Amino acid sequence: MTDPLDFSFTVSATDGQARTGHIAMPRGNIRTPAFMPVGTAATVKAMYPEQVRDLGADVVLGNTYHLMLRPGAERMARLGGLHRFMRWDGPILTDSGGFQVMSLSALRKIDEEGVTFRSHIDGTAHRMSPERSIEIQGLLGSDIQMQLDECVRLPAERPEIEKAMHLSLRWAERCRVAFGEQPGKAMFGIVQGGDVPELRVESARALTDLGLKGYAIGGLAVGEPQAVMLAMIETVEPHLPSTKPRYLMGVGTPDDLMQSVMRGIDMFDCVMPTRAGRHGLAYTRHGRINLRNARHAEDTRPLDEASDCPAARDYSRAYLHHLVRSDEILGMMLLTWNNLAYYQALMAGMRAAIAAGRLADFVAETKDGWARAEA
Ligand SMILES: CNc1nc2c(CCNC[C@]34C[C@H]5C[C@H](C[C@H](C5)C3)C4)c3nc(N)[nH]c(=O)c3cc2[nH]1
Repeated sequence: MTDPLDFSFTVSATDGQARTGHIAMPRGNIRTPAFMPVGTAATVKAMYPEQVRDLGADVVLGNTYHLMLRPGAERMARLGGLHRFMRWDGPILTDSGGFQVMSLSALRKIDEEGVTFRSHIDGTAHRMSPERSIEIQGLLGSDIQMQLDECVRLPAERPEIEKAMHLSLRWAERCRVAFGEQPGKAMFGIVQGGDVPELRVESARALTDLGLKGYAIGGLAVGEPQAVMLAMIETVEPHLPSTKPRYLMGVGTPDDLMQSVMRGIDMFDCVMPTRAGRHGLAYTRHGRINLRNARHAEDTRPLDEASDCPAARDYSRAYLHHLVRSDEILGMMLLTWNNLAYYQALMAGMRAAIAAGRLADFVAETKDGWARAEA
């Protein structure tokens, strides 16, 4: 029997490389494969936390970079932590902030010590070391914390990829020491190495030697073709412990999710379903539908009459088209709700398919549903 106060990962069935199971944590279980909705500034944009829970999400992402700048990590701790702040009582996973520093802030510098950057909000200078990143994630109350790492955008030259991968390994060790022993919580390492197989293997093996509770695959979904992303997953997978969760960062489209689950990934996060919803795009079992398109103006059908999500079942495409064209807030709300419900239904479908040993059929049926709509 696993200690209810600790973090444990159980695989209940496999189908090829794919696994289904759950992570047990004090704040609740995470059914895997899992899609983690993104809560950028302590909110899953346009959603009430109860809705996020009801559509099947077990865990959400918090955002270290934004929250350390506003309202501030120490202030969040004084307010009782991110769970109480945003009224989410399930597990929260936080990224380390490094990825965003690289993509959001100006005037940033990386050295052995950490990253130095200026806030994109008020221009103040900030310094984030591996130790400070873990401290911030702890102050937020994060249940699954990510090491500070350096993510290189692709395409990149091998020396740059190798340098960033080795730096990330040294930072992983520093994060492991800073995190210490926190029963019921976890710190995941992040495999780097760009699109260079031998660097990917070196990174995965070195992180495995640290004996961490989970392993993320980073440095992907940064501009490379899907084929390269999938090849890197296949390269890394054999060198990660099968008894620990694998988290593919920043991924992805419904097809990315299915292809990656088939290759042994357990956890995902992506802004796609929420951001697309705010831009009038609906993910459905009939494929992706752009509600801005005039062809929906008099279409009285809902997005998916078979869905159990009211946003997909009860509103006409004509109405959604009108809301999107009118830039109405309800349009963003309904499409975000629909998209997250679709993503969670896809994950639940994969979990059941793996348990029944029919994941390949499920993938084929899902893609067939998208293709039929296109025709
Ligand atoms: C899209 N492709 C991609 N993403 C990636 C991320 C961020 C994951 N999402 C967390 C995040 C990032 C932003 C947007 C939301 C909320 C919050 C700020 C945390 C998700 C990554 N994060 C880290 N630490 N390292 C990576 O290599 C990496 C690679 C990625 N490749």
